[in-house]
Amino acid sequence: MAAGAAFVLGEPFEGGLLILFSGVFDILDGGVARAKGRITPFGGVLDSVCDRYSDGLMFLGIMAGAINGRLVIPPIIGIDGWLWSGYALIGSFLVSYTRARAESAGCRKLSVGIAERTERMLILAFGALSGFLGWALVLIAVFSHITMIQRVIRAKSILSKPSEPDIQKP
Ligand SMILES: O=P(O)(O)OC[C@H](O)CO
Repeated sequence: MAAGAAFVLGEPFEGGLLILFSGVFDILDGGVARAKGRITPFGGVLDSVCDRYSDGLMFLGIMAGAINGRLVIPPIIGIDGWLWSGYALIGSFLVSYTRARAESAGCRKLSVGIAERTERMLILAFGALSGFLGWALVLIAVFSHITMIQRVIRAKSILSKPSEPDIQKP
């Protein structure tokens, strides 16, 4: 939320630092739960839901900052920065949705693809810190859609195999 607010206020450097800072907590929460023996399936669900809010608020913050004029993102291949942020948001959500949907359909753990959440956050953070936020959004927009396709292909190869009950059907 703080990173999103920094982008709305036109402070990409602070936004980048806050994304990295939040990443530390993202790593620590799982570690603390493991150390205390308090890993639960619900914890995983809550973690994923919070991640989606976090992703949404960051990209929305960039869109709002670009639209209110405080965040300067030059157009790239004729497409405005706020729109790239929208594509990146859609791509990021699709990556996570594909995994959640495939796992609920029977895939064990669909952690595949070139731009999982950690990669996306690192690209966004270092893009913001280095003054290349626009290019970071382009990379996330493109790579996240490639990742979604990679996950769909993996899901197809796993779920297309006949399951045990299907084989036994007359
Ligand atoms: O790589 P993603 O987008 O499936 O994200 C991973 C989840 O946030 C883990 O909770």
